[in-house]
Amino acid sequence: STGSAQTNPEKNDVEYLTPVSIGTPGQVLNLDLDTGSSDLWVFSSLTTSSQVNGQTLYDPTKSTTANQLQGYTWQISYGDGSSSSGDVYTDTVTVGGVTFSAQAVQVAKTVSSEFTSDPANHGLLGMGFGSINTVEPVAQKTFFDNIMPDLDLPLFTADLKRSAPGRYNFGYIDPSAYKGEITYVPVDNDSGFWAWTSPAYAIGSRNFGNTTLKGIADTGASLFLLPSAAVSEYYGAVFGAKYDRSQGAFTVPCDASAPDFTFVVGDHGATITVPGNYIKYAPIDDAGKTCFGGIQLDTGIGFSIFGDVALKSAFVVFNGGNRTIGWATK
Ligand SMILES: CN(C)c1ccc(C(=O)NN)cc1
Repeated sequence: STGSAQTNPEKNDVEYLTPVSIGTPGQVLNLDLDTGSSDLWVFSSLTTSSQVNGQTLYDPTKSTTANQLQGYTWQISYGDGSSSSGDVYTDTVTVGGVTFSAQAVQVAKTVSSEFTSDPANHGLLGMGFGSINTVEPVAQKTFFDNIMPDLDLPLFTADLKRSAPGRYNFGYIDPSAYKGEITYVPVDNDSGFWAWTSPAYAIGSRNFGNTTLKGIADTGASLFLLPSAAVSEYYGAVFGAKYDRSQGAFTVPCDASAPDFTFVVGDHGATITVPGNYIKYAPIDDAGKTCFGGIQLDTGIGFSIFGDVALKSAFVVFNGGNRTIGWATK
């Protein structure tokens, strides 16, 4: 089988939401497909009502194919401090025309304010590795794990775009979606993430250094989080850039000329370039004078995060069959 689903950016591309049908008859929720986590959880009829704010709710009692996993629970927290928790059902789930009939659907009973505050986000569909699924007493498989054996090819691709709809494809590679060759590199999934290492990076027209970037490809993260050496070098090249302690982040003048950030993929010279404009991420003031930086520090995480700012500059193949990640320009 193969499948294809359009994904739609929220304001400032903070996340990309994809329609997912759950249950019989289908209840369509817009979910954040997230390669940085491995729980499929949804706002539901069981979610504490004071924590619901316009989201579409999955109601298992309205689905003839829903079955509760009695006594199973889950609790997840994300890098930004947000969290959610609840109970577990199985039900039929369809994404981009690909269906798995007994998918674990984690229904939220509680969600943190970051989730409550966004009516457009109805939950997450994790596409990381199963080892980090939070369901107790038995971890559940991700949607991708479940459909992989039926896919023509054991992979999915992410084609995110800046402030425009993008696409997740399942089981096939669309040759019209990228230019040149796809360069594949090994993934170390011991952490449960799509972790890989870039051998070097360059800022603007400067020469490549020899500092590697060890990071994860995370479609659920908005920004490009890098080590302080890379971040300082980058913003050192942007006139007027500064670290704003009140924001806890680097900002740049929205009218500054910002250099590209290029990272190497593999050892045959392939590279991906993040346009400087993507790093003038979003205005933080009404005048549109100061912009939030799309590159920020990865301090405290232990690895870098190739989030949407980096991913939307490429066509990315997540191959679960041989555990590689492929990068191509587009
Ligand atoms: C609050 N929301 C919508 C989040 C969505 C995704 C993530 C995340 O770290 N994914 N890898 C965090 C928070």
